[in-house]
Formats: sequence, C-alpha cells, structure tokens
Amino acid sequence: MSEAVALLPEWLRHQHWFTGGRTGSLGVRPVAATLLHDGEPRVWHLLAEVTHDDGVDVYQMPLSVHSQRSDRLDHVHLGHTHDGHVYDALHDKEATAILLDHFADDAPRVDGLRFHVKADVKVPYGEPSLVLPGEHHNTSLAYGDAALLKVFRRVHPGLNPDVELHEALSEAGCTLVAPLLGWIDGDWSDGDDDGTVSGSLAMLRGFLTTASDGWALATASVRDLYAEGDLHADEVGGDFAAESYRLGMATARVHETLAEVLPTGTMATSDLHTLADAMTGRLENAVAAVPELEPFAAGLRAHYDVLRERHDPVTVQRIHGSYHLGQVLRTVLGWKLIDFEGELMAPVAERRAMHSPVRDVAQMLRSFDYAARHLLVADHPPEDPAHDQLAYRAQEWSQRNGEAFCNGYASASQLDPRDEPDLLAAYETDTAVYEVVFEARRRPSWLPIPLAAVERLAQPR
Ligand SMILES: Nc1ncnc2c1ncn2[C@@H]1O[C@H](COP(=O)(O)OP(=O)(O)O)[C@@H](O)[C@H]1O
Ligand SMILES: O=P(O)(O)O[C@H]1O[C@H](CO)[C@@H](O[C@H]2O[C@H](CO)[C@@H](O)[C@H](O)[C@H]2O)[C@H](O)[C@H]1O
Repeated sequence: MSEAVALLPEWLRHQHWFTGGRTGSLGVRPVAATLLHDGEPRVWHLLAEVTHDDGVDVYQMPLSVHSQRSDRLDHVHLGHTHDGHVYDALHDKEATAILLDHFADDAPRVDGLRFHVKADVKVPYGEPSLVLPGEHHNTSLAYGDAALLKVFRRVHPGLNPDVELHEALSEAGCTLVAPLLGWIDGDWSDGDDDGTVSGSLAMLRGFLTTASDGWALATASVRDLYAEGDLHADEVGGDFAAESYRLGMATARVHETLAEVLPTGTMATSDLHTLADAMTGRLENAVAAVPELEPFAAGLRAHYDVLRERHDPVTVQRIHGSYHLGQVLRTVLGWKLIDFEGELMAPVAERRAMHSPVRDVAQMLRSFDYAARHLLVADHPPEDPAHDQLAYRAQEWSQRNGEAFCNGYASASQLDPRDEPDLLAAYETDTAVYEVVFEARRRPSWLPIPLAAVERLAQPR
C-alpha cells in the first residue's frame, strides 16, 4: 500500500475535485485503508490526510490494483508498484461493482465502513457504472439509469448536509429531490491525538433519467434572446419565465418541508449583529484578495448595517445553502433540487447553520443575473458596438425571470421574499462578494459578472 500512496501526490494535484493549494508539494498520509476485495483487481478503500499550501484535509481515494496494465483504464492510471498497476477505482467498472455489492445484506462486513440501504429499496446490483462527466467536486457514478452513487472526495467528520437533507426530505415524502436510497459512512484516525472520527463518505440516490440542468436550459433561453437583438425577453421563442415561476414554487415547497421536519429558530437583534459582522468580515477579506472591490466597499457595507438596525426577529431554518441554476434539474415531472452540501469551502458547522430562506432566493437571483450576462462577457465585451443593447436585454431577462421566480415562490409560501427587501439585498450582496473572490480565483474572465452586480448593489438606495 505504501508504494501506491507514494503515487498519490502527483496524481492528486491534477484532479479537478482536489480543492487544496496545488503549487507547493503535497503530503499524503493514509488515515484509513480497507481492503474491499482481495482478488483481481484488488480494491482498496483509502482515506488520506493531504497537507497542501492552504491547510490539511482528508480525501477519499478508492484504488484498484491490477496485475496487468489495462488500456481501458489508461486515463486513470496512477502508476506501477510491486503489487501491480494502480488505478482510480471509481473509474474502474470492476471495482465499482464490488463497491455497490457491499450494500447487500449478505456482503462481507468491512472494518471501519458501514453501508446503509433504506427500506424497500432495490439496489441495482449488476448494473455497470459510468462516471458522470463534468468538473465536479465529488465523483458521481451512475449505475445504469437506476441509481447514482455520489462519492464525496473531501470528507469531514459528522453527517454530510447532502445526506442529512436528502434523508429528511425523502422521509417526509418530498418528491422535489431524487429519493435517497442509501449511504456509506466510515471511520478514520484523527490527526495528532490518535482518536477516531466518523463521517459520511457517499450517498446513493435515485437517478433522474429525464433531467436537464437548469443552467443549460436558462442559458439556451438567453442565447435565443441575444440572437434576436430587437426583441424583448417575453417575445422570443425561448422565454424562460414560466420555468422560473415553477422553480420558485418548487423552492418554496422544499423550504416548507425542511421547516416542518427539521429545527427552526429566530434570529434576534444580537444574532443579526453577528450575521452582519460575518458578512462584513467576508467583505473585508474579499477586498484584501480582490482590490477591484475597494471602491464599492462602503456602499456594500451599508446593506449589512441595515441588518444591525433591524428590530423584528427573522425566522430561520435549514436551507439549500449554495443555490444556483446548476443545482436544479428539470425533469418531465418538474424541477428537482440537488446537492445540499452548501458552500464547499465553508466549515461544516457554517454549512449546516440555519438562515432565512430568503438567502436561497437571493442566490438564485444572482444565478439569473449570471445566466443573463455570461454571453456578454464571452462574446460582447464593452468595446463591441452591440454591448450596450445586449446588456440592457440581459438586465431585462434577469429582472423578468427573477420576478417570475419570486411570484412562483410567493404563490406556494406564506413568504413573498420581496417583502424582505433588506434581507434580500444583504444576502445578495454577500453572495456577489463571495462570487467576486470565486471568479478571481477560478475563472478570471467571468469576474466582470459579479463585479457588475457589486457596482449596482453599491449604489445608494
Ligand atoms: N439524481 C440525479 N439524477 C441524474 N443526474 C443527477 C442527479 N443528481 C445529480 N445529477 C447530475 O450530477 C451532477 C453532479 O451532482 P452534484 O450533486 O451537484 O455533485 P457535485 O457536488 O460533485 O457537483 C449534477 O450537475 C447533475 O448533472
Ligand atoms: O457548484 P458549487 O456548489 O460548487 O458552487 C461553486 O461553483 C459555481 C459554478 O459552478 C459557482 O456559481 C457561480 O457561477 C454559476 C454559473 O456557472 C452561477 O449560476 C452562480 O449563480 C454563481 O454563483 C458558485 O458560486 C460556487 O460556489
């Protein structure tokens, strides 16, 4: 095993799901290694502590070891050891079949790993797996069109909010998420003090066969609008407002169920001060990281100060936490919400914190703005003669769909998010500031999208 571990640092730095610093050297130390299958291939379930430029995290990296090199797996070949050729097991259909088989009642028990199946669930044993394409933070395996196993790559002690909220919603009979079928949790040794911690490792949920990603659908509508420069959003073929309305309804219903089955609370004046302080702190860090924010900082801070002056308490509950058009899937049976993990880079306690549901609404409004403006950034920079007119149309699209979303939300809820303009503006500002930092680091060419929002939000109201 130690020879295989030596291969990990170089491989890891090239994986999209590795979110740590990549420039310096990486230290990899196993914190749990379980032999899932002692045959051909040999399959190891490995959890390893990774020390990188920005800190220390634990990653899940199942490995398969074949005695012969396999051309089919060349793209996930880590290297060769005395035991054989080492591969990323999640891309190896023989290994993923072994992994799925461990959900069976009669599967051999393995130390430190627990496989749970919900009652009356038919696990699709024997179906070959396929890794979902795309640059994701985790690795999701589709087993035929029956189930999706999301294997968390960076793992934390405790219950992952994705498992927690899928479980709560599935148990409540909510059909606006894919049903939870099962999950895996496990133990690993904890850093310096020789203790053991446990946490969620993977989640098995129903596969939504007819799903289209909300971002793809929304941006197709925007493309249609841009192609018809003289028409308004309500006049072009791909108008999205009816979908936005339905999405608002689905969002409100999920919020309602979460409030029914999980704890709720209120944020009193002191909590609102704490919230405003946290937002201000994030703004200060963001200004330090992205100096383009500086001219707008005072205007943005004003939205947080309003929270400090508020006397009415705010009702809070569990929410999605990282809500955008890429987190919703349109199926023939309507919209479904996915990925309740929250903001991945935030500590788990923060990701499980209660907030006003207005926060999810504010984040989705930001996503409409992104969908409307992303083509502008890519194809029509400010020097393009078409820019101003298209920017106006983009603003109209975003406004129209944001209104439709809020109308849909209000139709299915006691709460019309627009009745909370201060809260909405504060959460929208906090999200836009987060996005500025995210884009500066990950997609600098998209930085103008949240910066335009920051400029608008910084204007005195
Ligand atoms: N239940 C499902 N059925 C079909 N496809 C799904 C389902 N859940 C997620 N997906 C697809 O998998 C992708 C990744 O899922 P997600 O939970 O967001 O993982 P990650 O956190 O790794 O991005 C989604 O963007 C979506 O396209
Ligand atoms: O998908 P995650 O939950 O990991 O979220 C991260 O990545 C998102 C991009 O994929 C990023 O979202 C931003 O870009 C989206 C378009 O690509 C847009 O719809 C969102 O509104 C915008 O925030 C998200 O911020 C980041 O945390």
